[in-house]
Amino acid sequence: MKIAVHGAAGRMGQRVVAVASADSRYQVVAALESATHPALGQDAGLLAGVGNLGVPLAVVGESDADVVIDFSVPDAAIAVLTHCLEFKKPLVIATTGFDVPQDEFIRESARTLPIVWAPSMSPAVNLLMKLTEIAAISLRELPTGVDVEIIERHHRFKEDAPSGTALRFGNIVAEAMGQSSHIHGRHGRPGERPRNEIGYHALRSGDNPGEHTIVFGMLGETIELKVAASNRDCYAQGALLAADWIIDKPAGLYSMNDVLGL
Ligand SMILES: NC(=O)C1=CN([C@@H]2O[C@H](COP(=O)(O)OP(=O)(O)OC[C@H]3O[C@@H](n4cnc5c(N)ncnc54)[C@H](OP(=O)(O)O)[C@@H]3O)[C@@H](O)[C@H]2O)C=CC1
Ligand SMILES: O=C(O)C1=N[C@H](C(=O)O)C[C@H](O)C1
Repeated sequence: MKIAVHGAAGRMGQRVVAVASADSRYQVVAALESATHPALGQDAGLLAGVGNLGVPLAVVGESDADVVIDFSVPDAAIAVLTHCLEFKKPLVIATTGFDVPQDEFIRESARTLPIVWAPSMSPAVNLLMKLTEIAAISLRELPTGVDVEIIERHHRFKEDAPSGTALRFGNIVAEAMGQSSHIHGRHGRPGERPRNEIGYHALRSGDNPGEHTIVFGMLGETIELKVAASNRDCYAQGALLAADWIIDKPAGLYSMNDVLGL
């Protein structure tokens, strides 16, 4: 399968190039970056540390890619989505941090384009999302109440907070428990914690590739569901699975649950 990697010189883009180049099922035929990127023209394989692939870093344009994988920034992801709409290229969107209009544009675009969109491509994270849903449903009627807090830890370079994955975990809990209040951090004297509240806490430290803990706090006991990446390849592998899955699907908005059969 021929893939184009958008954001190819980034932390994730380099891992997608590297992991794909080591798997005979995939061929990186395009490595896409902004027009101002200083490495434009350089070989994507050399940038990713896997040797010359004969694929120069380039701006978004027509290619013979079967599918595009995007790990970039929100504005750029929307730009490449527009390109995919024009050239009818299935798209895997991994970028996070979209605003509401961008979110709506992605959903609208999926009416005419097959899109896999997930804040985490990690199989383990998406399985934990299912386990979190089960826990939330099971605990929602607990008479003494359950306080859900989401703690995420990422590397110092991450630009958005909380993570898209943490927000998705929160939405899963909110929907399962009929809760609607989302609070990001606490300071001052917020007083006693309301029962109908989900808290988010974003740690930024070192080179952590991604860690999420969902805390179910009760009176007398606590459940913590945790998933932690030790490197970025879980996301790259998941994105390639998504690319392989989406290639023959009709227009629509798909998640990693569809890709993984969860
Ligand atoms: N869904 C998932 O499983 C995962 C999602 N992510 C998300 O992926 C995104 C990227 O993460 P990460 O790789 O760490 O970030 P990086 O900043 O390392 O990579 C982003 C890349 O996008 C490039 N870029 C910026 N503007 C444009 C543009 N206009 N056109 C094309 N490329 C552009 C950047 O170039 P430049 O350096 O010049 O700005 C950079 O190379 C983030 O939103 C992150 O949250 C990350 C890991 C897993
Ligand atoms: O920026 C990152 O690194 C990651 N971002 C994604 C998110 O915001 O959920 C996925 C993963 O946690 C790594």
